[in-house]
Amino acid sequence: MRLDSKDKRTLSVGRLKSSFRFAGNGLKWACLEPNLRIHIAAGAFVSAAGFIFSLTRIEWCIIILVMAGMMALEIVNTAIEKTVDLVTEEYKPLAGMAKDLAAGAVLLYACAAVVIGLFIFIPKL
Ligand SMILES: Nc1ncnc2c1ncn2[C@@H]1O[C@H](COP(=O)(O)OP(=O)(O)OP(=O)(O)O)[C@@H](O)[C@H]1O
Repeated sequence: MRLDSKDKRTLSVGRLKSSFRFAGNGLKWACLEPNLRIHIAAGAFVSAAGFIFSLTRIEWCIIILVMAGMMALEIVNTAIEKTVDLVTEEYKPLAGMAKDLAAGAVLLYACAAVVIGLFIFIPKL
């Protein structure tokens, strides 16, 4: 269901419910993406390690923020890839740059996530 322009101007419970449903659909689409499945598997592994090493409350907060941020960024990367593919299937330098920039953002965050993970887990070994 698409929201018409009148719906978009009014704040209603129905509109809020639709927004949540659309976002839920987005998460379902995301779960079909192989790259996101890798992040989910990594998140499950880190969570298991978190229980084994009895992380503190603040450490859990950091780990959850980092994992959720990583997955959210991967979803945005996928959305950018889909949008670029929708706009053009031809080889265009700008299309390639847009995808590479999005992938670069994921790589940057992933490196930071690994460093944060090491800072939290290495002292517990
Ligand atoms: N239309 C295009 N024009 C120019 N270069 C492109 C185009 N589409 C893709 N590329 C180049 O190929 C790379 C891979 O693009 P592709 O769409 O295959 O992403 P992907 O490998 O599926 O990414 P991911 O593994 O994150 O899902 C891009 O990062 C970009 O450098």
